[in-house]
Amino acid sequence: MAQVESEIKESSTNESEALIATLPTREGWSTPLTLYNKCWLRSHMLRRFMLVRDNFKPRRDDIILATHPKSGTTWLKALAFTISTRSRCDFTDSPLLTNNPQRVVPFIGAMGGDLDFLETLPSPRLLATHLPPSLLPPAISTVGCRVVYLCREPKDAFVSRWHFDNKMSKGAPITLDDAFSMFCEGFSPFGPFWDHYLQYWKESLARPQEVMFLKYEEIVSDPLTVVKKLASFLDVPFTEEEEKSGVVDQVVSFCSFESLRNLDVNKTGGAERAGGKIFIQHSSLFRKGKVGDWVNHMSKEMGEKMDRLVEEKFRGSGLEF
Ligand SMILES: Nc1ncnc2c1ncn2[C@@H]1O[C@H](COP(=O)(O)OS(=O)(=O)O)[C@@H](OP(=O)(O)O)[C@H]1O
Repeated sequence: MAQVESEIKESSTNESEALIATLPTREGWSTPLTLYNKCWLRSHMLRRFMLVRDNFKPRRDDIILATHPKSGTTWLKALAFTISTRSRCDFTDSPLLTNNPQRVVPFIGAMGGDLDFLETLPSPRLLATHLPPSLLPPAISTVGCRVVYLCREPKDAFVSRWHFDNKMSKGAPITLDDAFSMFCEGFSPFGPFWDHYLQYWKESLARPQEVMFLKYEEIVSDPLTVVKKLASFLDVPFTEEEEKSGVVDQVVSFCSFESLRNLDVNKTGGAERAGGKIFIQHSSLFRKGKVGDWVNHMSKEMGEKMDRLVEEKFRGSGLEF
């Protein structure tokens, strides 16, 4: 890992190094965050993200799964991968049976998705990112890549974030109150969350053929409809024959929380750094998978405060939760 970091540093320009030195950095979550272009990013990932913006070469037929963290990235990766590879791999020999979805669909520039590696992948590539449009290369929209964006009701996304960061934290536990203040202030990984949601929302209104906007809750409430819409958007619509023979239902059940969580790879495996040390347990990506779990952690007052904030930030945009 140290070697990778030093290579990244070497390829980063003096100009970006000088800029990084001036950026505000703040502690509070499991790792420090740095404010870059109005977005709080994990400080140790910043150089990678700058390299993505400057060096990632999108291809016209790339499909990019963009998510606000803790909104169901793992789920969307599993669904999009299963839908788009169904003509060549069966449910019984799917790579998802032995790999976590996060590994099967690489993040652009992070966690196994180094830019050189992405160049070697055949088209059409299925890629992922947590970055907002403002931090992605503008070529993604000018060449016309399709983007599927997934976000989640903010109170549930917050509770999921708090649990995850507490698991990752090597220091003292992060209290719910502290995490709540930071999240509502806009200080959270890839936050402020409202800017992230709104940037993709506006893109989806401006370019609906290229940007599909989804909410976690709509997949939970009507997975069959969303999976069919997603397949059409990915240009691999289900045939009538497939629909009649229950393939859509099979995709939904294969990618469900229970089915993925119960696979050995997701019960015991983890994302490894060079040297084999696990830094994210796959099981931590499958906590509860419920809509409305916030009530089990946040007070009524906290819920009302977050709702007012969301109402205020999204007012007039047409986006609602
Ligand atoms: N298959 C499936 N179906 C439904 N829900 C699922 C699924 N897989 C993961 N999850 C839930 O998604 C939450 C994790 O979000 P992400 O995958 O976006 O995490 S990450 O940001 O990429 O680390 C996390 O939510 P919480 O349980 O509320 O914490 C996971 O449980």
